[in-house]
This record gives sequence, structure tokens and C-alpha cells, in this order.
Amino acid sequence: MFALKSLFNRDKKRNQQLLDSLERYRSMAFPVGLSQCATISVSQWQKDGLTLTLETEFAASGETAAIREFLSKQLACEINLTLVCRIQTAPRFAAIKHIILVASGKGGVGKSTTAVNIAAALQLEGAQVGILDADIYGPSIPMLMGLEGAQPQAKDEHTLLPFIAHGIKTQSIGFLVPNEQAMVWRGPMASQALNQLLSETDWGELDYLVVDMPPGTGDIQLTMSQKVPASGALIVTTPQDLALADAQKGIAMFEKVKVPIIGMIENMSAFVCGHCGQTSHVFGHDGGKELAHRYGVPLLAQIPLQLAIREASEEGKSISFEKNSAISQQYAQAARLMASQLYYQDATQSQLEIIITDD
Ligand SMILES: Nc1ncnc2c1ncn2[C@@H]1O[C@H](COP(=O)(O)OP(=O)(O)OP(=O)(O)O)[C@@H](O)[C@H]1O
Repeated sequence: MFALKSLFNRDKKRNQQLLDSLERYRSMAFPVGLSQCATISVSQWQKDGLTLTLETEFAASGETAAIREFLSKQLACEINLTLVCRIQTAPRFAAIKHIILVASGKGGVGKSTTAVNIAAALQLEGAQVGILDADIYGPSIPMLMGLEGAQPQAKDEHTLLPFIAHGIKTQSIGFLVPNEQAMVWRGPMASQALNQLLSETDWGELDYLVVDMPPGTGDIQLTMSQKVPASGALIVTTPQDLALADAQKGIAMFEKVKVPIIGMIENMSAFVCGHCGQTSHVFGHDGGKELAHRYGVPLLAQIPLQLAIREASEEGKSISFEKNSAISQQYAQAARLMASQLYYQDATQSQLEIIITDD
């Protein structure tokens, strides 16, 4: 009897230590600890260890090792940790929890490449992910996802089935209309097409739907951004002055339609020579970083100009799937930060709503 009681007390003490440790954990994706945005679904103490499953409110399973190491030090025992992404927020559209618009002011800066890599990274972080190619000027997602020439399948008279490539549900304007036709669309037609693709595709349940927008900040992009219930926009730019000026216009456009900017990615940031290892800033130095700083937008990553990125894209698979490469780690970190940003944005919003209601 006494032995049992002391066992119970010991677990109670250890459970409290566990909760305190979860509270104390800090990283860029979890800036205020794990207590608020993670729930313990399994915790089993063993003689010299703990088996723990945490359900997180955003995709973050890439942080498992770091959290395990932290808890192991804090609790002085072996930790067997699993992170499961379970987003509690109400879906924004059908059963899609977050829609993320990937945009660039200027063409050719690597927007589609970034969209695919971020989608892949989010999936590897444990989320259910879809990608929608709305780039009417040059839909490249079919090629980037290894789906060139694929024929769309109808579920019924009104619904299309998405393709599933590398576990990501994929739909593209390029599957449905010849390029020349979509190119000449005006704003309302383009946004109608986007809406149709969004609503007439059988996405099922998704944590994140990544939308590859057409480049630019004209009427078409404005109308499209207005019509989609997006959680936020991700801006892609190179450090080049011209691209930066256009990225600035992109920020202004999303502010106008009240879509929050959840981050910026500086692509083709620098070229690292494969032979001598020397770094050259082909398109300028830190331009995206400075722009992000000026507008108070999180800089999620500075991705180098690297042959392997283009080669992987042309083979129809994202470099993010090459799990241990430095580049895939950068995309993984960017995806986690973006997911965290979306979570805290919603959490702050609902707190504000509560304050407003109480008044
Ligand atoms: N970081 C990178 N390193 C090397 N090549 C890259 C990188 N990012 C993109 N590319 C290559 O640059 C080209 C343009 O990229 P991408 O199609 O993604 O740009 P985009 O901004 O979507 O273009 P568009 O304006 O046509 O939509 C592609 O050949 C792609 O493989």
C-alpha cells in the first residue's frame, strides 16, 4: 500500500516536471513553449524513461529530435517522443484548414519551385497537404510534381479528383486549359477559374493548401487574392533590386485585400561554387532580408542558387524530399516557421475576438 502511494506521488511529481519542461522549451517555431500549442495524448513512465506523444497545433514533427533532447536533459531520462500534427482550427474552406497564397511581384524568381518545396516540407513535418496551381501565365506544377501529360479524372459531374503525387494532393489549371487560352484571361475570369478549381476539386481534409499564384501585382492577382479565403500569403523574391521593388508592391497588394503576409523567402540568395566553395551574391546581398525587416515580415529562409534545386525540380520531385540535405533542412525550417506563424496569428485573433465580445 505504502509502496503504491509513493509510486503515485513519484509519477505526480514527474508529471509536473514534464509540464514545466514543456512550458520552458523554446525555439523559433515555439517561441513561448509547448504548453499552449501541444496536447499530451500519450505519456507512459517507465523505470528509466518516458514514452510521450504530443499533438501539436501546427506541422512541426521536424523538431522531434530537438524537443526529445531538451526533455531528456530536463527530466534526466530517456524520452521516446512522437509529434503528431493535429490542427484544431475550424476549416477556412470546405475541409481545408489553411490556404496559403505563394506570390511574387516579379516572374521567374522561383515562386513555383518554392511553392512545391514548401508543400513537400509541410508534408514531411506531418501535415496533410495539397497544392493548387493557379498560375495562368505558365502553370508549372504538373512538371514540378512529375505529372506532365496527366489527364484529370472526374469524380462525378461536378467534382474533379486531385492527383496525388508524393503524397500531396495536386490540381492545376494546366491540366484543364491549354496555356494560350488561360494567358489572355482577364481578372474576373481568372479568379472564377481559381474558385472553380478550389471548390470543384475533391480535396478531402487538408491541413494546408498551398496555392501557386500568377506572378505580378496587377488586377488579376488582386481579384484572385480577394476571392480566396486565404490564411496568409508567402512572398518569394530574389535579392535583386528589381525583384525587391515588385515584392514591395506584392506586400502592398495583400495589405489592400487584408491577407496577412506570413513570411518571405529570399530565393537565389547566393551561389555557392560546387568546386571551390566560394559564395557569390549573383543577385545582390541580403535584399530580401532587409525588405522583410523594413515591413516587419518574418524572413523564413534564404535559399541559395543551387544546381540540385533545379535538377530535382526538372525530375518532377522536390529537393525537400532529400531529407538530410542542407537545402531540405532550410525548407523544413521555413515550413515550420510559417505553420507556427499561422497558428499564432489565429490564436491572437481569437483572443482579440474574446476581448471584443467581453466589452
Ligand atoms: N534556388 C534555386 N536554385 C537553382 N535554380 C532555381 C532555384 N529556384 C528556382 N530555380 C529555377 O529557376 C527557374 C524558374 O523557377 P520557377 O519556375 O519556380 O519560377 P517562377 O517564379 O514560378 O516563374 P514564373 O514567373 O514563370 O511563374 C526554374 O528553372 C527553376 O528550376
